[in-house]
Parts: sequence; C-alpha cells; structure tokens
Amino acid sequence: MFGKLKEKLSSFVDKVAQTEISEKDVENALWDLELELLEADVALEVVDELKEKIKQKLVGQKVKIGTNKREIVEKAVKEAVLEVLTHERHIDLLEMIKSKKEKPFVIVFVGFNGSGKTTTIAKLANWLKKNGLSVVIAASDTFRAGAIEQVEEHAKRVGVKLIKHGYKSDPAAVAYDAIEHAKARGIDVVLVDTAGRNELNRNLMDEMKKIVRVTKPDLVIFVGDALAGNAIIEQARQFNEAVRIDGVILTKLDADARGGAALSIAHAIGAPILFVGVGQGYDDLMPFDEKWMLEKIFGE
Ligand SMILES: Nc1nc2c(ncn2[C@@H]2O[C@H](COP(=O)(O)OP(=O)(O)OP(=O)(O)O)[C@@H](O)[C@H]2O)c(=O)[nH]1
Repeated sequence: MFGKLKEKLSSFVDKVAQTEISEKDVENALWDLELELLEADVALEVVDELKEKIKQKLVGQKVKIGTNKREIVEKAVKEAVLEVLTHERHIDLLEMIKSKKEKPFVIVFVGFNGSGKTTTIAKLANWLKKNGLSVVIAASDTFRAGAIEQVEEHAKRVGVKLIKHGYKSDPAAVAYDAIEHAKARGIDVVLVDTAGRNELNRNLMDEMKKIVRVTKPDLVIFVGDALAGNAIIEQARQFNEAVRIDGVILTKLDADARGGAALSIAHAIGAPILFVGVGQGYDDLMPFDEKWMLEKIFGE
C-alpha cells in the first residue's frame, strides 16, 4: 500500500542527495588543467582533444553529495589520457619480423641530429638479439664526421655485423649492400642508421628519400628526443611529409620530467610509439607501455 509513496520519497531523497556535474564546473577545472598540460609540453591540439574527452566523461554525471568529486575528476582525466596514449595501430615488432616471408626485415631510422638515433639502433640490435633474431647494421650516415666509427663501436659492443663504406659515399648504396649481405646469410633484420637532418637541409632530406626508395623498408622509425618537448612534434611532421613514418621511438625519457612529448607525438603524426629510451646503457630500451607512461605522468 505504501509502496508507491516509498518509491517516490526515496527517489526524492536521491535527487536531493546528489548533484549533477555541470559544464561550468568542468570548464573551471579544465582551465587550470589546460595551463598545466601546455606547460608540460603537450601540443595544443592534444590538449583540446583531452579537454573534450574529459568533458564528455564528466558533464551530466550524477554524484552523491559527500562523495569526493576530486577522485571522480581524476579518474576521468586518467581515462582520457590513457585513450590519447593508446594508438589505434599497435605494432608488435617481433611478430611483424617473424611473419615476414622473405628475409630480411628492413628498418630505416630517421631523426634530427643528436636525437639518440645511433644509440637507439644499438639498443634495438641488442634487444632483437636477445629475442633470438640476427641483425646487421648499415652505416648509412656517411655525412657526419665520426659517425661511422661511432656506429662501428656500438655494433662491436653489442656483437652485430656492420656494413660500411667510406665518408661521402652514397648512403643508399650502403643500405643496399647491407640488405644483400643479410639476404646471402639469412640474417633476420637490417637496421639502417641515417644522418641526422632537418627540413632546412634539402639535400639531406632528398638523400633520405632516396634511401627509403632504394631499401623499401618494412618500417621507417622516427627517433625523437623527448627533451626537445613540443619541438619534436614539428620535427616528426617534417619527416612524415618527406617519408611516411610508421613508428616512433622516444629517447631520453629518463631525463624528461614532463612527458608531454610522449602524450602528443603519436597523436600528432598518426604513428604509434614502439619503444622508449630510458638511459644510456644498451638495456635501457623499453617497449612502450601506455599504463607505464600514465604512471609516469601522474606518478607523484
Ligand atoms: N639519458 C639518455 N641518453 C640517451 C638516450 N638515448 C641516447 N642518449 C644519449 O644521447 C646522445 C646522442 O646520441 P646519439 O646516438 O649519438 O645521437 P644520434 O641521433 O645518432 O646523433 P647524430 O648522429 O648526430 O644524428 C648520446 O650521448 C647518447 O648516450 C636515452 O634514452 N637516455
């Protein structure tokens, strides 16, 4: 008999005891977040996307009075960041290499000077070896003085063969030779080191296009220095226009306190992060893990 009344009363209590998160509440909170993200080197377009996602998750959500709104907002922010970090295209490198019918699997590395390309190639060679694959490196940076000796030293230390010509020789020819060498000996992977370059250097950009044309790589990987912050988004875009980038390796994440580059780059050029460099040793290369990155961003 009192059932109906009870129901009405309890729904009234629920209504009074809970508030709805309004667009205005969220807007105010997002304003602070926006500044923080921009300061942490997150690209503007990524900030906008994050804000939109957070708004969608929160506006209209009903919360019981007395519950900690901060926790709810924090959860929404983390979910949104994880969504931005999670790229729709996931590359399982080992799987990709193993499933290629004809050896070798060819990877060309591109990036600005000093981004950590050569060190990263050595780290990756080390990682591939540990995973049971054979590797040869092509010393296709025939431009910068000392580059050949540098990559040679790395190759020696990680115990992989290096194919080299002299300075000023055609880098595409070096890469081609490395591929022929791998074919003849059944080597699984060819890693091509290229000269660091920027868009302003037209000759080097054209040369890089030629390396890609000649080697027809399975992957072109952009190596970016996380310390460069927002600037690497622009660098990656320039390379992506010249030769399509399939994946990214972010270096020096051990020294980057902000992490904004990681949040922006995959999104900005539409290619996933494959690995991150977390130190100068050969083992300091980690397959990229979104959850790890999320921890790093919200850790403290
Ligand atoms: N802390 C830290 N240092 C790194 C990492 N990766 C590379 N480095 C350092 O960055 C410096 C530059 O690395 P290189 O590998 O020489 O750079 P590069 O891109 O080949 O340089 P170019 O040949 O000029 O294009 C070296 O001192 C590396 O030890 C990393 O993940 N963390």
